[in-house]
Amino acid sequence: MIDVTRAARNQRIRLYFKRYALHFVIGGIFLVLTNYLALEIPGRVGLAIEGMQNGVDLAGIKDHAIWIIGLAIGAGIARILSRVYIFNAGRLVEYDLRNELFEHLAKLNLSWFSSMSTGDITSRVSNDVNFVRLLYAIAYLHVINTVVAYALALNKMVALDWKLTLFCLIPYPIIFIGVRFIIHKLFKQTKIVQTELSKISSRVQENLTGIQVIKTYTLEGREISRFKALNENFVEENIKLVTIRGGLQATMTLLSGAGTLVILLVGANWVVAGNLSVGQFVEFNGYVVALAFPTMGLGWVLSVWNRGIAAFDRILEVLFTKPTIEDPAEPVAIPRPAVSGQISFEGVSFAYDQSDAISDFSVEIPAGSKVAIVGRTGSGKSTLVGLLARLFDPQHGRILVDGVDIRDLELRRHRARLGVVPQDPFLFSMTIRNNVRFGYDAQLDDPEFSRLSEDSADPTLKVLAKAGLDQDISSFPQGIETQVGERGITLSGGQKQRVTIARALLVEPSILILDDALSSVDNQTEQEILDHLDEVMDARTTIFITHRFSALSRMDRILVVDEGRLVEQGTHEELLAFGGVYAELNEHQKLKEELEG
Ligand SMILES: Nc1ncnc2c1ncn2[C@@H]1O[C@H](COP(=O)(O)OP(=O)(O)OP(=O)(O)O)[C@@H](O)[C@H]1O
Repeated sequence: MIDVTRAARNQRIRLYFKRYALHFVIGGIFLVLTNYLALEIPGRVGLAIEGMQNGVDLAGIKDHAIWIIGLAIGAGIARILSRVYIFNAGRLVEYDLRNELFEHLAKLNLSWFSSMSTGDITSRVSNDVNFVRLLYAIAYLHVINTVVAYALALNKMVALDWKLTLFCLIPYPIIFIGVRFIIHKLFKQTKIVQTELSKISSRVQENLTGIQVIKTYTLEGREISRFKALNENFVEENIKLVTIRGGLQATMTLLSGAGTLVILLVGANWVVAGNLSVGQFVEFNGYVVALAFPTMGLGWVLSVWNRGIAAFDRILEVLFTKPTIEDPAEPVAIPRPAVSGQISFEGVSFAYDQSDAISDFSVEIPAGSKVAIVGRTGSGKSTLVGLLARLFDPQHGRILVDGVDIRDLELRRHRARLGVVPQDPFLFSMTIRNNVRFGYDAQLDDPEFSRLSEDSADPTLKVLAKAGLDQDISSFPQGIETQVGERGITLSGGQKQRVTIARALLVEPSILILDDALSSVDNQTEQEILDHLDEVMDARTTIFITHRFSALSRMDRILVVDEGRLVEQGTHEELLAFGGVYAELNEHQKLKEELEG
């Protein structure tokens, strides 16, 4: 994970303050006005008391009372407006930050997602962005409020009696040393709590996704205990945080109480000695009381600030991670009509981490040919697909489509001409129609993809028929408009696979890649679907990855991959005759089928 420096973080914090400067400045002006008006009140109270002492002047007292009410109303209105502007700014920062984060996540390399848990990422997008909002709204508001309140009140206190003001300030330096110490601990503990919260989100997310496995292995009890342990840890860390925060708040309350104590001890003596009038004493006390709330609130605000900073760091860790799979500076134009679909792997090697998943892989796949890739599990077949789709870039060698290195092509244009049906089909919580049209609609809306044109007849049903799902769909409650996923029906593995095949066919790809895409249908259904797909495959380059050998006689060529290397290639008959890895895999497959009956 990227280390976020203090300078980089502060620069980012300033960026959002600058972006919504008008909101923050207007809010700040209303805060000044709030304090200015509120701090006029003690002076009026003092004058009213002086008036009483010099013989009761009811008309004068009424005047002061009307002033005090007017000032209180004015301060109240200014307070509301200050909050409207500053809280709105906080919401706008939250909106921007969440959008930026989501946009950046969409661009990050696939490998980054493998290194992070989904729960942790979700926690950053939801909880952490919210904590940053509070930093901009609550923390800014109270810090400015405290500074303004102190500046205005101290000014008035000094004007009234500078010696008494100095007495009031005596406890401050000592208490502030303690506060610095507490804040350091608070920051560390806040980060720990946020990490624990992420762990909880991750565990919930993982358990919900894997609920079927948990139930199958009757692991509910174990998972509940594990979750409890995680939750207990979270509570323990939170209790530590609350203790530190409590210490901070107590210190700030002590600070505000100290002022009142000084006033009572010193001020009262001076009143008795005749050095301070009762009116001045009350006025002075009014300022100290007015400062009590901002001082006490400062403890809480500092913890909101710290939590916001810790959350900002977690967000910036994501935002500062650079995607390496990006568009080239000057992409090579893809000719129209799209491509013929000739593929070359030239000495390609790729490692996810330490050891090579693909080693020195070279092959030529002619345009319009049907090529199968077979090999033992974990031999690197899906990795080859990932490399072709530029989900990762090879460390050595290059991949060319129609003679152009795919790293020199605009990503979306390159990917738009691939129709990839992944090993694990994924359907969104939407209707079957929208699931099938997922990539197609986006390309249709893009004027640059003129190769697709909407026929008057909906092509969705046509591709669903090609994928062999039309019969199943007619039995669904709302046919093609049936919702799937969280809000709808659950499709079988084979049905899901066929929806994703239809999704890939609809974009009319130049290169169709079926990565074990028929593993969940039976042999006969597979043959039927392949019969439907024959016409589709004839019109484009097809890469067909499979563990079943029944379909391989349809292929022009079969590539045999072992431990990331291309070890054999030829037709089904040639490879059987060769008697190598392919023949061995074929034997295994036969044996397995016999055993399964
Ligand atoms: N995201 C990843 N991070 C690290 N290693 C990975 C990752 N994905 C795959 N691998 C490793 O790379 C190797 C090749 O995996 P790949 O999925 O390409 O094999 P495969 O031939 O498609 O397997 P299968 O037939 O089981 O689908 C395996 O050793 C696998 O453990």
